[in-house]
Amino acid sequence: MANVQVAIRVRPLNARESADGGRLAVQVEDKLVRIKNAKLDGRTDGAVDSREKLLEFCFDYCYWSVDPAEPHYASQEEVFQDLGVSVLSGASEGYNVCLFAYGQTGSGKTYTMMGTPDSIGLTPRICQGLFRSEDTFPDGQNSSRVEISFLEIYNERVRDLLRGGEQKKRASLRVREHPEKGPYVQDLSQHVVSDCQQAMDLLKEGIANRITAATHNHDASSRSHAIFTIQYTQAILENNLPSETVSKINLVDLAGSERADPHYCRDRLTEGSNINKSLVTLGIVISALAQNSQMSSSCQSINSMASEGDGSTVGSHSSSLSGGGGGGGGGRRHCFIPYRDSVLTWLLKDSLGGNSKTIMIATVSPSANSYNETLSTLRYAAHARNIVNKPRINEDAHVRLIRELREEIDRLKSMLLSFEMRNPSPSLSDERDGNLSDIVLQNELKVEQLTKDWSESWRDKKELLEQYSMDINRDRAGFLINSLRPHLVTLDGDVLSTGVVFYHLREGVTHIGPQEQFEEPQIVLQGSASCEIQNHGGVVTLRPLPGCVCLLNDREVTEPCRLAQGTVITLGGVHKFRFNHPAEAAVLRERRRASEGGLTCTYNDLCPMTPDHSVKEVNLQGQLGACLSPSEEPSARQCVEEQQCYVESLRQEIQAEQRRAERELEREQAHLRQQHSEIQQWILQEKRRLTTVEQRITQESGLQADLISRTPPGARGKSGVRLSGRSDSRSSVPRRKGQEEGGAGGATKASRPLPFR
Ligand SMILES: Nc1ncnc2c1ncn2[C@@H]1O[C@H](COP(=O)(O)OP(=O)(O)OP(=O)(O)O)[C@@H](O)[C@H]1O
Repeated sequence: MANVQVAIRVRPLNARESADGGRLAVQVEDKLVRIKNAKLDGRTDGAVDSREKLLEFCFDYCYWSVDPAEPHYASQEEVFQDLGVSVLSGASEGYNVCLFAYGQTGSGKTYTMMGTPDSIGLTPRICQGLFRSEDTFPDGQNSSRVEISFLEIYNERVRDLLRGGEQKKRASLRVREHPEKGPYVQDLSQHVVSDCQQAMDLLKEGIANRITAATHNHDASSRSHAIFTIQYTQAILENNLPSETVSKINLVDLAGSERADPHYCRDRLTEGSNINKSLVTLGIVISALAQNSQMSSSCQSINSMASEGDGSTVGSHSSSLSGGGGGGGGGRRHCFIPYRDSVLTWLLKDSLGGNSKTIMIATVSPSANSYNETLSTLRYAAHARNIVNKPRINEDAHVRLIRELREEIDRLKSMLLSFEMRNPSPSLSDERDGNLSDIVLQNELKVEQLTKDWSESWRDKKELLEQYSMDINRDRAGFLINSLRPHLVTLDGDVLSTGVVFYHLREGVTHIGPQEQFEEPQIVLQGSASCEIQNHGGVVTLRPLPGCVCLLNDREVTEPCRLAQGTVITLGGVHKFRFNHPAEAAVLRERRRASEGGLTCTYNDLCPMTPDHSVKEVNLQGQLGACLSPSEEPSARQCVEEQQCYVESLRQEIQAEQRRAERELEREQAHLRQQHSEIQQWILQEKRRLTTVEQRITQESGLQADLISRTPPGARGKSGVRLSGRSDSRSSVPRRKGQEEGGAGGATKASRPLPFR
C-alpha cells in the first residue's frame, strides 16, 4: 500500500500579475503551504473567522519557484532530485509509476513536466536518468529495453502524438480494457529506443504535435491532456539469480482548468468544457478514492483494536478487512469509482488507486488575483494525498517461480538442519532425512533448469534486440525492422498467408529444406525445395542442392553463387525469399550518395542484362576504389574489398554477355543482308514483268485501232467496236492500265507474297 505523494510548486508572477501590483497570496514553509484571502484582510467586523483568512495545507513536497534570487528557490534540478529520482527508483524496482501535473491554466504544469530548452523539465530528465542508470551495472549482468508512446486526449478523443501523416495524426484511437493489464489505447504506436537522444527526439516530436491555443492567462496553453509513457523492461542475473521486471512510467501533463468565457468561440468553449469535464471527473475519482481509502484505514484501525481485544490472529484480522468495503465502518459501503466517465480517468485507472506508485505535482500561481483557483487546486491536491494505491512489482512469471522455488529450498534446508539437530539418532532420522534431501535436490535441479532456460531465453531476446532495431510505426506505416546481419525475408505468393518472416543467416551454413532432408534444417520448408547458404565473414554464398530448381532473380543456377543485396531467391518454384545484406547495402548507399545519382546499386543494375550496364559497373568500381580511405572502419573496408571482388566477377560476366550479344548481332546482320539481296532480285523481276506487260498493251492497242479504222461503220457494235470472232472480254471494255492485263498489275502484287517476313 502506498499513498499518492503530492507536491506543490509555486511559479513566478507573470507580467500581467506583476503589472496588477504583484500581491502574493501564497507562502511556503517546509512542507506547508499557506494561502491568504486578501479580500478579507480589511474586514474587522468579526464576521470573518481568522481561519478563513489564512488557510494551511500540508504536502509531501513544497517548492517555491517564484524568484531565483531567493534562498529557498526550487529549481528544475531540485524538483527532479525529489520527484524524478523517486520515479526512477520506483521503476528500477519494477513498479508502475505515474507522475502527473495538475493546476490552473498558465500555472506551470508544462514548464515542470517538459521545461524549456534552457531549463529542461521532469520528463526529459527522467529519460536521461533512465539511460544513465543502465550504465551503473557491470557488463553483461543486466539488460533492458525502453519503449515509448505519447498520446493526447483532446475533446475526449485520444490521438497518437508520434504517428506520421496528417490524417493519421488526427485519427482518434479507441480505449479498451485488458482483464489483467487494465485500460490501454488500441493501435497506439510504440517506439523502441536505445539511447536518450532517441527518446528526446520522440518527446520533441510529440510536443510539437500537441494542440495549443491562447487563453486569457496563457498565450500558448495546452488544450489537451498529454500522457508520455515509458515501458521499461529490465533483466538482471545476479549470483545466478534472475530477475525480470516490466514497469510502466506514465508522465502526464494535464490541460489547465479555466473558467468559461462567453466571448470565446464555440470550438474553444467545447474544448474548455471537455477539459473541465475530465478534470471534474478526475476530481470525483480522487475524492471517491480518498474517501474509500479513509474508510479502509478506519476499518483497519477498528478491526485491529477489536483483534487486540479478543486476541485474534493476524490472519483473521486481514480477512475481516478483505471481507468487503462495507464490512466495517458502521455498515458504509465503498464508493463507486466512475473511472469510465472520462477518457483521462479511464486511462489513469491504475495510477489512481491501482497498481502504481503515483505522484501528483500541483502547480499554482502565487498571485492574490488567482486566490480562488489556487485554493481549489490546493483542496484538490489535499484530497489526492489520501488516495491509497496498491503497487506491486511486475515480475516475470518464470522468474517469480524461480524465486519461490529458491525460497522453498532454503526453507527445506533449514528444516533438514533443525531435524538433524533434534534427532541425532541416525536410524530414526535417516529415512525422513532422505525424503527431505530428495525434495531439496529435486527443487534445486528444477531451479537450475529454470534459471538456465530463463537465461537462454533472455540472452536470445537480448541478442535479437541488438541484432534488430525494431520500431513500431516509427516509419509512419508500420514496423521498421533493421537488422545488421545478412538475412532472408519471405516473399509469400499465397494470398491467404499473413505475416512476414525473417531468417538470420548465421555465420556458417544455414540448411534450408524439408525436415527429413537435414538433421536440423534452420529454415524448414514444405515440399522438396532445398539449398544451403554459407555465410563466411559476411560473404554469403548459395549452394543449390540436387533435385531442386533454384532461381536467383529468375535465372536458374546450378553452381554455388555469391548472393548480392536484394537478390530474389526462388526454391522449387514456390518458396521465395529476398536476400538482404545490410553491411553491403550500407556501403553501396554511401557510394550512391557520394556519386549523387551516378549509380543505382540495386541487383538489377549490377546484373549484366544490357550492354550499357558495363558503363555503370565501371562507374561503380571506380567509386568503390576511390572511396577506400585508411580512416574507414575495418568492417567497411572489408566490405568494400568484397564488393570489389564481386564487381570484378560481375565485370567478367558482363564481358561474356557482351560477346554473346555481339555474336547474336552478327548473325542478325547476315540474315538481314540476305533478305536485302532477295528483295532486290524480286524488285528486278517485277520490273521486267511490268515492262513486258506494257509492251503487250501497246501492241494490242495498236491492233485494235487498226481494226476499227478498217471496219465499215454499219458493221460496228453499239460500243463502236466490232466483236471479233474470239470472245475476249478483255478487249470489249475500255482498259485501265494495270487493272486488266491478266491481273498482272496491282492484283498480282497483292496475291504474290513478298520474299521476306
Ligand atoms: N517555475 C517556473 N519558473 C519559470 N517560469 C515558469 C515556471 N512555471 C511556469 N513558468 C512560465 O509560465 C508560463 C506558463 O507556464 P506553463 O506553460 O507551464 O503553464 P501550464 O500550466 O502548462 O498552462 P496550460 O495549462 O494553459 O497549458 C510559461 O511561460 C512558463 O515558462
